[in-house]
Amino acid sequence: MKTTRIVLIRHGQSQWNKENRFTGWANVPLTEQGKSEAQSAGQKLKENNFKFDFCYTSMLNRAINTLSIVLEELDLLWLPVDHCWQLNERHYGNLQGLNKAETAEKFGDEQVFIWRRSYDTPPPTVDKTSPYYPGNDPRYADLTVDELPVGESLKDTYERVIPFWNDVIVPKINSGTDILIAAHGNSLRALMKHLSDIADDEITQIEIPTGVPLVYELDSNMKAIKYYYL
Ligand SMILES: O=C(O)[C@H](O)COP(=O)(O)O
Repeated sequence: MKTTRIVLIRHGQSQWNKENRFTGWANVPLTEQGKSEAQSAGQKLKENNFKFDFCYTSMLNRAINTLSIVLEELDLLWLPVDHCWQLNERHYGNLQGLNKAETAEKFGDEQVFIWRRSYDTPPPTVDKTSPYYPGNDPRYADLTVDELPVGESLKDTYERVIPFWNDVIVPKINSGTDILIAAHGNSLRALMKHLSDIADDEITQIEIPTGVPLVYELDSNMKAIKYYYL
């Protein structure tokens, strides 16, 4: 049976990971630690002789910068890269910018766990006057009003990531291209759910570390045979 290998990587530590703030589509930078996580990820890929032809990332600086640091380590900065809003982090609605511990003190641990880890409960939404409404950001000018998120559950995120995977990334893989995807905790959790057929109530337990290459071996139906971290 033909097997395919792809590599996923969550961005390195961001400023708001460090400050324990809900981030979502907020465009925060990597910390120095995040940059060095990305460098080590690139070195590990190099030591293990990984080769890539094409990359996908999100529209958010922390994933774009992580990818570029990894590619620099691999001496592959010249590779083509698609920047796709579908790979963005889950939009955290009106929680964006808030401290996670303070939010738990205010609303209770259980409510915050539901917002963070339930499959289909969305966070409180933003309205069009919010600085976090993506319709106010020129990078999302091509999205329709229906596509612009105002606060997503993991299920909502899944419903934009997986059609993009099936329609764009799978054909690319099937054309014999070795791909690297740099994205986010929840867009990658959605992809893992699909690739490994993880049940709605089990995906709550999957936590993806920042800046560590996640290798997937896929069968000819593009489903996981196995996955492991480098
Ligand atoms: O957007 C965020 O805050 C993080 O990248 C992921 O957050 P979570 O672990 O709360 O889903």
